Amino acid sequence: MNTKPIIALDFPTEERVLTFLQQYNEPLFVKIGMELYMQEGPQIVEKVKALGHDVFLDLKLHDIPNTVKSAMKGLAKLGVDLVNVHAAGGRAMMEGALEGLEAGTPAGQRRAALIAVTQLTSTTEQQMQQEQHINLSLQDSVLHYAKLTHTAGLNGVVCSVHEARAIADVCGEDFLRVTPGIRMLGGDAHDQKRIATPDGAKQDGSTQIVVGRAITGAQDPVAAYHEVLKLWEA
Ligand SMILES: O=C(O)c1cc(=O)[nH]c(=O)n1[C@@H]1O[C@H](COP(=O)(O)O)[C@@H](O)[C@H]1O
Repeated sequence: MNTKPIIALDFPTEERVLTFLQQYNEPLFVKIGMELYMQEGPQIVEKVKALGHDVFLDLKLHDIPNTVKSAMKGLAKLGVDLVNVHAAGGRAMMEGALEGLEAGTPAGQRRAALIAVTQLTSTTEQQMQQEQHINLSLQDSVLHYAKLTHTAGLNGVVCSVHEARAIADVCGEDFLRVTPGIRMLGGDAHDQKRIATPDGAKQDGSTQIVVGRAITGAQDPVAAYHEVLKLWEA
């Protein structure tokens, strides 16, 4: 699995994406999420892949097992590198997602890695306890979802940097810990609550970082990417 920082292409149109990507003359690992996919559809994935970039298709599927299985079977044909579901959908749903992905991956093509979102990085412990009625610490809830994801046979989880080390200890070093909520020192947190810097993420056991606005909203996105890369690879 590519370990380059994953740039979140949270743009509303193909035009904005292509203008953004034109600034780079190197292969990137990018994330296509709901905002872009809902407006431009599957062809945006194919266009970005054709430019030579690795793609994390972040649609966070969460539905009954059969529906998620069928949706994953369709998504598998897009040839992306990483996809996700919500662990809260349960073990049977995650197993269905994996089955669909395996069934839909064309012969001779590598299956996308499949990961599950534990607790969103925009969630605080207080919110989780009050709104989801989960009577655990946030760390324990994330760890519980990580163990469930591991048991279902998936390749890893989306979590915050703060839970990455504990997950590796329980689920193994090979189990992916993909961590959004990355900010440069002193940067605006926006709607994120559980944040860390790229070098902090490295030290605390993330296997991949997802960076959106700290790069896409920078005056010089190419320089911002290289600054993130330098800290992450140091
Ligand atoms: O699955 C994700 O990628 C994801 C999970 C999560 O818990 N938190 C989270 O922020 N994300 C995504 O990561 C990106 C973070 O963007 P920035 O906050 O701009 O860096 C967004 O595209 C989110 O949709």
